[in-house]
Amino acid sequence: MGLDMDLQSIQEVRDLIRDAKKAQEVFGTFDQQRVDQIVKAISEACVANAERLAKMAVEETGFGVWQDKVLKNLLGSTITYESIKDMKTIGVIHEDGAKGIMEVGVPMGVIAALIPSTNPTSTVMYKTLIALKAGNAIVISPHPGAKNCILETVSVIQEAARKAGAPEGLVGVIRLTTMEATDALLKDPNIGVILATGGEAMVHAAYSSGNPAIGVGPGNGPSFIERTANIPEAVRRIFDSKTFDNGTICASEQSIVTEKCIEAQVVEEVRRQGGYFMDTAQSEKVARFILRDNGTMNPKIVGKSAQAIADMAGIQIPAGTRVLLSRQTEVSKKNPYTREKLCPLLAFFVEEGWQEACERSIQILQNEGAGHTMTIHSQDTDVIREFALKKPVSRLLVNTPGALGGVGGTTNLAPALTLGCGAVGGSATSDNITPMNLINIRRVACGVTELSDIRKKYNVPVPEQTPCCYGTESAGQASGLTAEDVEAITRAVLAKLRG
Ligand SMILES: CC(=O)SCCNC(=O)CCNC(=O)[C@H](O)C(C)(C)COP(=O)(O)OP(=O)(O)OC[C@H]1O[C@@H](n2cnc3c(N)ncnc32)[C@H](O)[C@@H]1OP(=O)(O)O
Repeated sequence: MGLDMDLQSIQEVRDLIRDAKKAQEVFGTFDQQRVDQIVKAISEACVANAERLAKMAVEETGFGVWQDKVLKNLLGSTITYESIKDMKTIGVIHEDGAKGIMEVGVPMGVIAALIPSTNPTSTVMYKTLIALKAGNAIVISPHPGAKNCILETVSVIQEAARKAGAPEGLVGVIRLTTMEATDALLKDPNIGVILATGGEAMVHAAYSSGNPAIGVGPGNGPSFIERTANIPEAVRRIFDSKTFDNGTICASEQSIVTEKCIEAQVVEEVRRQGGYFMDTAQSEKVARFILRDNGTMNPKIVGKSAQAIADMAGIQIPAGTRVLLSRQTEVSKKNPYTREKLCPLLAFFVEEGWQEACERSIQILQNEGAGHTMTIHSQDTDVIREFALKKPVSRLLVNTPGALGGVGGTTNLAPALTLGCGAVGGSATSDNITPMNLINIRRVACGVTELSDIRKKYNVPVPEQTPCCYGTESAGQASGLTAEDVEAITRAVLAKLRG
């Protein structure tokens, strides 16, 4: 039975990829306007279903808060759409006559998209919009724990795409979710690129598949409250972030790091805004629920409220507690408080000054989450600059909530639910992923100088007896073309190529 199911699911994946490839070949002939109409129609359908799908996601996964998932769905649909709608992605996307360069957008083909259980519906919307905007087809692999809400989101998208004139098969989804099916998807030679968001093992599998992959590693961003910070605002933003969808966004803060000279004010403000400092015994009880035996994050705490986590661990906390905090002094893989915790749970570190806080932040990021995101609350531009120069992160967010800042909600970063972690985080890019990461660019480059000119410019001697069909090396120089002539010819060639 198991074997049958595996074989069936592998066959399903092969069929999906075959259909997606065929559909993409047709879609690849559409011009920018037709592609944009389809992308717009999908975004509108997602907006119309944002609340229903948000509720489905919470009900199925048990992660997060439906109202916040509505906002996430809007981020994955209309907010993403607004930021990509004017991008040129199809055909000639850029030309510079003076330099003799023209750029043509080339779709990558079929995108394989792994969807996490933490942001399931919103990530499907976002990945489909950016894949199609770049002229690609997409085949989606749902996390098994969020399969139904993902399938429902895909059917909303497929219906809108079909009505807007997209070829059948352009958006596919695996219905028989097995590891074998996902493995077959990742390794299929017809896949252009993999967009992997999810658990570490899945992202690792994507990178090991032999296909190009853009993956997101774990977050573990500290938040530094520096002595010049507006402390009430800093705490409010950290709590807004950590309680948003109960902390399921990987750019959310995982520790507070502050300075000794403002410790008392920070502690008072944390308490005033609904933070609860657990004592050592309570911290130990909660710690048992943070990681599983295999050392990875325990899904039982993911997206749960502070009260639910306290109940699970059997500790008493004041009514109305929003965030649980645990004072820590050591960073290590074995200390669960210094790892990623996708729930309203924070480690709390106090350091002598900003230099020590800087070192502590680096240590936390090297423990887990290198290349991802961290936040700083400060008015001191020198300290902010110093942090920007030294931290192993792809996003340093200033005076803003980490979760919403990282995904481009409260900052001007590109709206995205896949956040590149750079080389240090094992990612192919440090970008917030947009359609521009999902096209190749064919560069048409016209000759604007000659070998003889380059030799002359850099004073390189001409080898003896250089073979040249025009007789001598200097023939090119003797052509008598001015820079203006070269530009005019280049423009004419580019115009002809564009048709
Ligand atoms: C911008 C952003 O915020 S992106 C956020 C993305 N980050 C994350 O998702 C955080 C990382 N995720 C995790 O650590 C985990 O997924 C958790 C803790 C959230 C949930 O844990 P779990 O529900 O146990 O899911 P986990 O990812 O470990 O996978 C469970 C099983 O499903 C399998 N699975 C996961 N994805 C797929 C898939 N696409 N296809 C088939 N199987 C899959 C896993 O291999 C695993 O199998 P196993 O039990 O045989 O080992």
